[in-house]
Amino acid sequence: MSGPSHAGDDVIGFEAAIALIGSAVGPLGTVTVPLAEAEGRVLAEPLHARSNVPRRAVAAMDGYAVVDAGTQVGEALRVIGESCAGAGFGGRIAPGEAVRIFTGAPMPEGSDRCIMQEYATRQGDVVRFNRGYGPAWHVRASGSDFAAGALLLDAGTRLTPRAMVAAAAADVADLLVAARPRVAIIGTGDELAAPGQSYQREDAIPESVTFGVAAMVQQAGAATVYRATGMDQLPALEALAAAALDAADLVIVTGGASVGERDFARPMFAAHGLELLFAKVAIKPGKPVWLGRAQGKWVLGLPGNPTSAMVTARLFLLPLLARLQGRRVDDELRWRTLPLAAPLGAAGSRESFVRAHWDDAGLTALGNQDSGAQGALAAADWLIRCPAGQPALGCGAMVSALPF
Ligand SMILES: Nc1nc2c(c(=O)[nH]1)N[C@H]1C(S)=C(S)[C@@H](COP(=O)(O)OP(=O)(O)OC[C@H]3O[C@@H](n4cnc5c(N)ncnc54)[C@H](O)[C@@H]3O)O[C@H]1N2
Ligand code: MOO
Repeated sequence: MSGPSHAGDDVIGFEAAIALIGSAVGPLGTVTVPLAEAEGRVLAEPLHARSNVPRRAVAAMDGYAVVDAGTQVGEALRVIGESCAGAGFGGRIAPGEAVRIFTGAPMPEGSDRCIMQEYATRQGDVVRFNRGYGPAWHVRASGSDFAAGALLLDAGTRLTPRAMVAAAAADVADLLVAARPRVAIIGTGDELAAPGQSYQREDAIPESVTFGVAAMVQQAGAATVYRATGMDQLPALEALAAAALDAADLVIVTGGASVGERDFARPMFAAHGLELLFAKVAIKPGKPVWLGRAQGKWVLGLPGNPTSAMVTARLFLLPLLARLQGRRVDDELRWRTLPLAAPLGAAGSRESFVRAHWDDAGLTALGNQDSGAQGALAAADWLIRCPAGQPALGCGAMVSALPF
C-alpha cells in the first residue's frame, strides 16, 4: 500500500479521501477474453483498427453506381452488372454505364456516385435518372469511418454496448481487459433478516443494503463472489472476515461502522491485520465510511443506514472499482453543472450530498433526506454536492451534481 495512512479516527475531507483512492489503489491485472465475453469490462490496452473501414468505397444507398461525369438527367445508361454487400462487381465501369448496387456494396472501379433507386426508371438493361438526385453522392470513402491503425478505444475504456460495436469493427477476436475484481459483501446487524422473512421475527428488518451494493458491484464490471450476513458477535464476524478476505480482492462490510459497543465492522478485520487508509470522511451522509487493507485485500466499510450506504458506495466504491480495473477515479466522478428546479436549503457544517430527482425543469431535492431512508432511494437519480456552509439557493441556481 502506497500513500499516507490515516490511522486512528481522523476525519479527512472528501477530496482527500478520493485522492487517497486514486494514489493507493492500482489495477489488479489483466486477462484475455473473447469479444463476446467482453461487454462491461475495461480495456487494458489501446485498441487499434486492423484495416480501413470501409475497406473499399461503398454505396450508402440502394440504387445505381455511375460515373458522374457521364450521367445526365433523362439519358439512357446501360446496366452492366450488380454489386451486392459481400459480393462486389468484378469489372470496371465506364461513362454511360451503370451498375445496380445495394447499401454497403463496394463501388465498382471507375464509379464515383450512387444514385438512389427512387430517382431511377429501369427498363431491361437500360436505366434513366430523374431530376433531383443530388446533391449527395451516397458514397462512403475507404477509411471514412476509420483508417487502418487508428486508435478506436483507449486503454481504460469500459466496453459499453456502443464500444462493443467499435471493438468488433476493429476486426479483433479477443481483447485484453482488466481482471474482474472479486468482491465479498458482508452485512452486519442482529436485526437483519432475509427479505421475505423479517416479518416473522419481532424487531427484525429486511436486509436491504447489500442488494443495492451488489447491484452496483455488478454494474461496475466486478463480480460478487461471496455474500454473508453476520450477527453482532465478534468471533463469528472475524470468521466471516477471514472467509471474505480469502475469496475476494475487495471486501465490503456494511453497518457496524459507528461508535456503539456493538459496532464491529473494523474490529472484525483487526485480527486480520487491518491497516486503515482513512477512518472517517467529513461528509453528510456517510461520515463513518472507511477504507483499509488486510492481508493484501481492500476492505471498504459502509455505514449501515441504507441511504448513507448507497451514497458512500456511489462516491467511494465506484472510484475504487474503477482503480482496480485500471480506470481513473475521475471516470466515476464526472460532476455536472445543472440548474435547480426548486429551492435548496442551506448546507450544514459538513459537505453534503443531497439526494435529488431530475426532470426537464432541473434538479429537485427529495423531501426525505433521512440517511436511513429506503423508500426515497428509487427516485433519487442525482446527488447535489453542497460545500460546507453553502447558503440556501433559489430556483435556477446552478449546482454541481453527479448521477446517482
Ligand atoms: N453516537 C453516535 N451515533 C451515531 C453516529 C455517531 O457519530 N455518534 N453516527 C451516525 C451515523 S452518521 C451513521 S451513518 C450511523 C452508522 O451506523 P452503523 O454503520 O454503525 O450502522 P448500524 O448501526 O449497523 O445501522 C444503522 C441503521 O441502518 C440499519 N441497517 C444496517 N444495516 C442494514 C442493512 N444491511 N439493511 C438494511 N438496514 C440496515 C440498521 O438497522 C440501523 O437502523 O450511525 C449513527 N449513529
Ligand atoms: O452519515 Mo450518517 O451516514 O449521516 O447517517
